[in-house]
Amino acid sequence: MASFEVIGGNKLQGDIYPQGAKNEALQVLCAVLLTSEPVTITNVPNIRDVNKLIELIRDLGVSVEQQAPDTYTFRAENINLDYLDTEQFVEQGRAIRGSVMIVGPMLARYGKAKMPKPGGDKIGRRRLDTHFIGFEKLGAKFNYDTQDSFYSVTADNLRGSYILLDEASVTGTANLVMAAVMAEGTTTIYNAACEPYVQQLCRMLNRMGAKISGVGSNLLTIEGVEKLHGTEHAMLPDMIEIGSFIGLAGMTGSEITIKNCRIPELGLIPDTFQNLGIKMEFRGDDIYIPAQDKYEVATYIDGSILNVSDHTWPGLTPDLLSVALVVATQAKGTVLIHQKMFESRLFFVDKLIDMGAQIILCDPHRATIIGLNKQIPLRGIRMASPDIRAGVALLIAALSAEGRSVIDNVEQIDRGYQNIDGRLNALGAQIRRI
Ligand SMILES: CC(=O)N[C@H]1[C@@H](OP(=O)(O)OP(=O)(O)OC[C@H]2O[C@@H](n3ccc(=O)[nH]c3=O)[C@H](O)[C@@H]2O)O[C@H](CO)[C@@H](O)[C@@H]1O
Ligand SMILES: C=C(OP(=O)(O)O)C(=O)O
Repeated sequence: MASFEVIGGNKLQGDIYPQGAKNEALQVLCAVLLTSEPVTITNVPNIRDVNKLIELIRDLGVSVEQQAPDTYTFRAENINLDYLDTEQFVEQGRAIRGSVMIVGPMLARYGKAKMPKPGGDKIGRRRLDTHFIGFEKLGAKFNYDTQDSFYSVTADNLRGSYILLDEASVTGTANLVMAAVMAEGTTTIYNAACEPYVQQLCRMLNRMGAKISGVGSNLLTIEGVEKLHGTEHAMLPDMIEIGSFIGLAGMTGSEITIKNCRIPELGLIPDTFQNLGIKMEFRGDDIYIPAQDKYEVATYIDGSILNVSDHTWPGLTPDLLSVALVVATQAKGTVLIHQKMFESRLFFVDKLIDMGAQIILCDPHRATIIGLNKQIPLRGIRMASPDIRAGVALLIAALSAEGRSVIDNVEQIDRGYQNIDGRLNALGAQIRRI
């Protein structure tokens, strides 16, 4: 397991380019299974989870040609269905969350799919009922093997249906859209997730010949077509990475310009950090964050305490609450962080408390942060990264802290942030991989 040694207290300066979005990549890579024609995807991030999914689909029979560091052409012409029965597939499926999204396309194109319980962050219960209830609505037969936690579905032919999701699951919506695009007749998915990742997937599928309307809303209508074609797709920048860089700039008092952000696609992310007191300017499509010695949390009109909480899109993504929390530790003011979706994502606050932050963990979902107003810096300590977003939040904490920190288990951070040490060191950070 690798670690980061971080010498904190440096102010960073310069331009940084966000990578392509991890969670979009996981969706669109699965969608290449829907056609035998070539699909070229650009702005693909070079991160662990994405590379693992590319490896999985390649082993499944997809031809993969890397045209440039961030550009790949995929062709799913000769899929080896027997691969689904191999130990290697089970291992690969268990390693990442995104692997679950091969089920929809495999079911649509080959009438069968299997999947071990997928991996991803251990941040609380992560059920998959929404996916499989939806596949059943489309006419699939579903089996769950409790012995080895294996999900399987088969279908002679899928038929369009009305599907009211029991929750607006991001990967669930993507999976069902991909299953429905070639089903017979019309599918309506209500209470659909509409994160930019899902919107991008739908746009790509429409370019491939699918007929999906309602993109960007929670009501998707999909008219089944017989066949999909190849396409080219450019991925959006990673909005979670952009939010993480905004938080990093505020917390370390750095002057940073985040380039090519696709600002209209960021939803409430900039507002959230502005509410925490971080100033920013939109310069064209760049976000400029000036060096700020201090920042002060906003209060509501009636003077009550700021509450930063997650919600399905267009609400604030849960994936940025750990960063918002760490930023609040050095703000002037008090903030309530309310992580509604996941019950094990706030436990990393014990490390911040060890660093000197003032936090009351009210229950697994809520933490009250009493900002230190940068009067007392956090102190460097040794800690481990429990999940991808807590990992980057701890890295931000360590970069702002006085002295040396060591962050263990940085493979968690590497799952979603491309060469993060190299890119931040180029701005003046001191991070060493040990
Ligand atoms: C690979 C990928 O894309 N992962 C993202 C995806 O995971 P994933 O698609 O696995 O997450 P889901 O959207 O299915 O659900 C996330 C959690 O929120 C709960 N829930 C969800 C919807 C809802 O209306 N009410 C509710 O309580 C679920 O029970 C679950 O615990 O979406 C999550 C929620 O944005 C993000 O944290 C993950 O980074
Ligand atoms: C929870 C996340 O990822 P995954 O769903 O892949 O575990 C995340 O990206 O914050």
